[in-house]
Amino acid sequence: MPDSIPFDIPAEWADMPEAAQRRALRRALRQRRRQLGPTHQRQASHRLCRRLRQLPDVRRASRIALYLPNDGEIDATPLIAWLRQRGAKVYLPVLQPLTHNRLWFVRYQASTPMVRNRFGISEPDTRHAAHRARRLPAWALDLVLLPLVGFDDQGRRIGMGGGFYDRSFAFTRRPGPRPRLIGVAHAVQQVRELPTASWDVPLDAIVSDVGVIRP
Ligand SMILES: Nc1nc2c(c(=O)[nH]1)N(C=O)[C@@H](CNc1ccc(C(=O)N[C@@H](CCC(=O)O)C(=O)O)cc1)CN2
Ligand SMILES: Nc1ncnc2c1ncn2[C@@H]1O[C@H](COP(=O)(O)OP(=O)(O)OP(=O)(O)O)[C@@H](O)[C@H]1O
Repeated sequence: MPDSIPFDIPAEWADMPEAAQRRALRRALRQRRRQLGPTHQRQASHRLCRRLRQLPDVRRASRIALYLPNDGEIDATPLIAWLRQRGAKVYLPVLQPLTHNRLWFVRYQASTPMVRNRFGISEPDTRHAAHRARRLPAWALDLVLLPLVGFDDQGRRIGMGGGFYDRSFAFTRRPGPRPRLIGVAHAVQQVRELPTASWDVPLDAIVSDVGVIRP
């Protein structure tokens, strides 16, 4: 998929402890995406959404979780109007108030009251989200678009570092109903080779503005 040069982990980092390496990698990749200008961002969003609309996993899904972009993340929100027109229901992640680093998935409609969470990301208000009828358990979603900080051509991923998605979708390793997990990112967030962690949940695909990777 590379249309830009994949990020190469500098040789000097080899001596750093694994956790420090992951932190340095996140910092470098987040800086890469924040540096993309508005014209690049708009075009990348357009190209991403065009690819997503063509994917059978997306066309088949009627309950879809996505995210509101932050920190230079690629913007998949133009998909929302298209999904609603097709009768699909859209959900957003909300930080669970009591459980450590886990997500709720809350129905997102024009009337949904929104607030900023502790990371400054807009999300449905926690008190609104507390009503079970407004959420869907993660296993009942058909499709989740996960925001990635980095990825490689083997389908490995790295996120913001909170383990929110890893914890919320750890159940996908066991038998039973589960959503399709599709990572999305800018092409400039590709890394030559990412280290894996044992808790990383496997993705079904990664889609960027430049292409699709099927691990
Ligand atoms: N748009 C979007 N929404 C999302 C996520 C995401 O990656 N993108 N998440 C995916 O997990 C969850 C939020 N996770 C996050 C984890 C860390 C940080 C963050 O900025 N951390 C700061 C320092 C933390 C702090 O302020 O204490 C940092 O690393 O600089 C942000 C979001 C749920 N919603
Ligand atoms: N299923 C899990 N159970 C308990 N702890 C977990 C689980 N998954 C991840 N973690 C913890 O969460 C922390 C962050 O994980 P990691 O560095 O992989 O972040 P990430 O891949 O960037 O996260 P995210 O899932 O938010 O995109 C790690 O310290 C890890 O130990």
